[in-house]
Amino acid sequence: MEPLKSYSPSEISLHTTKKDCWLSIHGKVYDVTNFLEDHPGGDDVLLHASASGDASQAFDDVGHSSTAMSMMESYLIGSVEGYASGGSAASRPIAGPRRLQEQQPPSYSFFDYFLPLLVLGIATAAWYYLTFYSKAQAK
Ligand code: HEM
Repeated sequence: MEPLKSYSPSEISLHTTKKDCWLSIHGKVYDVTNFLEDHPGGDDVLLHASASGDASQAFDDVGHSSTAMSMMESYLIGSVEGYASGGSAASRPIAGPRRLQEQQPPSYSFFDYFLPLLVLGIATAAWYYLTFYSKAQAK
């Protein structure tokens, strides 16, 4: 069997119209242009999934039948360039920025702790003054 042609995500993103619609699902590229009209879920969902980049999540969320899975084979035209199979992270294009955020844990400064304690202290002092001290003065 011939190895699958590999397409870059930017190349795939050029095919998102009714006349030319590609889907990227779990590292594989499908040309569903001729299937748009026949898709039981409608053509709009396919066009939307195509425009949103990776359609893996949308495809899985529907819980497609095994019939649907075997139908996919006939629309297969290639694979996504740089897709690392086996890892779900590869199907998430936003993994990069998210990882970056995780590398920088929030750092708490002295004032993050001190300020709430200060406010609590002032509130307690005010309560004490109003409850006991001012009453004692009134006598
Ligand atoms: C090559 C890709 C696809 C094929 C061959 C395919 C095929 C099918 C088939 C055969 C059905 C009928 C139900 C079933 O047998 O599971 C179906 C339903 C459906 N599909 Fe797809 N589909 C594809 C991609 C997608 C994608 C990317 C979405 C994303 C939104 C989607 C959304 C739906 C929805 C919403 C239904 C209707 C489910 C229902 O009414 O219960 N499909 N699809």
